[in-house]
Amino acid sequence: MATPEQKKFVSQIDANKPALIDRLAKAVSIPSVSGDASYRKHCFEMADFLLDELKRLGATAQLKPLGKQVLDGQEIELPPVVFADYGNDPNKKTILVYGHFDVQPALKSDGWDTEPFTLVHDEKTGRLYGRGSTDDKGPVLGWINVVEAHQQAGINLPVNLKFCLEGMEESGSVGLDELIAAEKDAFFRGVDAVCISDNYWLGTTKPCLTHGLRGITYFKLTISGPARDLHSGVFGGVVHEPMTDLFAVMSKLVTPEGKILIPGVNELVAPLTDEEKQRYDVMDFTVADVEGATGSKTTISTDKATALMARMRYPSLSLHGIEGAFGEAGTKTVIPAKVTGKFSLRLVPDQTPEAIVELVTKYVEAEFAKLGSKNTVHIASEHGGKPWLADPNHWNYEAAVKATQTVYGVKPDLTREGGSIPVTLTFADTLQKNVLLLPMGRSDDGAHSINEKIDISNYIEGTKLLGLYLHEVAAHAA
Ligand SMILES: C[C@H](N)C(=O)N[C@@H](Cc1c[nH]cn1)C(=O)O
Ligand SMILES: [Zn+2]
Ligand SMILES: [Zn+2]
Repeated sequence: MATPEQKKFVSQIDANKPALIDRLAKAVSIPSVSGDASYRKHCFEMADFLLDELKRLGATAQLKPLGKQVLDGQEIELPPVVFADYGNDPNKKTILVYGHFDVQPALKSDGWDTEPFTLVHDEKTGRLYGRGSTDDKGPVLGWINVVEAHQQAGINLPVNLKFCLEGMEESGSVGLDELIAAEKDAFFRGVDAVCISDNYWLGTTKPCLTHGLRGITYFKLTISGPARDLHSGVFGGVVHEPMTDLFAVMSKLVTPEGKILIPGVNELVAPLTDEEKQRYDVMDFTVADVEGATGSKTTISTDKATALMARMRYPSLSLHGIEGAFGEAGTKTVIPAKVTGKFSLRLVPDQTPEAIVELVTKYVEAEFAKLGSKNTVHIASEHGGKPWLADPNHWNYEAAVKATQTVYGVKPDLTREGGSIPVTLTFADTLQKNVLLLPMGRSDDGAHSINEKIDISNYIEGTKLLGLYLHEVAAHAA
């Protein structure tokens, strides 16, 4: 049951709808791709945009520099982290909100129907298309929308808020763990609980709260041979080809049914209990949800619990791409001299990035040795993050359950997410506080894919959810 103040806040969000969409359009128009050095200036631009928005609302906001990194062979400045405090009333609870303002790469030529960095409102479907709309600019702006609506409606925010917004989440959160450790007793002092809105509902209709994430290790496997690219008519059959070696090794990593072939990797997975299995059996989810989200009927298992467990509690290995290969249109008859295969593993309890890196490196080197090739192999592990599981029996989750019931009229599902937000575990371990994942978007939003979108209803109702969650946190404390 909403209080008069909560009702005022909700009405204000409804009244603000066009302005909130405009704000998202501005954010999406800044192509803050963290993984490409040539876009780095836009990550800075995006940090400034958020800093200005927060300062305009009266928050004490600052940019925290993170130093430099080497990317694409160049030494470049890391995007700063945006820190902001809104309120410091010792009688209120303090909620730390985290989000990220960087995005995955996107080009129209990848197959987008619209320009990825222009927010396009599809009036027929009520959807907003654009890179970052759901991951994670919509949710980040959701928190700002909440603060603004309280001011406009003349209501006090019932909690103190701390913002930690980073610009490197899609590229390994370089430097963030160190900053959190250094600021533990400074900026992060007084935090009572953490809330992150950066994942998705299990399907398209039912909201959820998330208490687990898979971890990740990302690998680059390089095979080098000839000193330069060669003519396949002249040198085909004469030299060991790097691409042939790469395909041979990469084909030994995972089967088409998703079984990871690297010895020791599956053995590190925590055993499934009957109690846990039952939770998947009763979860509100169908294989049709996966088919809707992927736009295909390519699900490996059509058993609901098996599909859910594949996303939530088992590791997976995905092949992402090959650098240096001939990838353009046409029929160029080249033998590439050096190719780099990219793949990653999603990790689950009790796997750690360190243990996985060791197993993968040993296996890849052994598989390459079996080829008897005179080329050379180099395997490098890029960024990594541990899996995370939180205790959902906490007031932080209870507040989110109540707020969800008010906004959506249903009790949310309790899920684990297949993606990774490595800083989640850092917050839990370093600050020793409960962390809640409170998603705004849906499973079919197309995060990381072409035609990423957020439904206006998710953006608007999701903003209400974030605001009412803060009210429930305060009600719990009273
Ligand atoms: C779940 C979150 N919104 C997300 O997309 N996280 C990324 C993090 C990542 C790691 N390497 C590159 N990006 C993900 O799970 O892929
Ligand atoms: Zn992402
Ligand atoms: Zn994200």
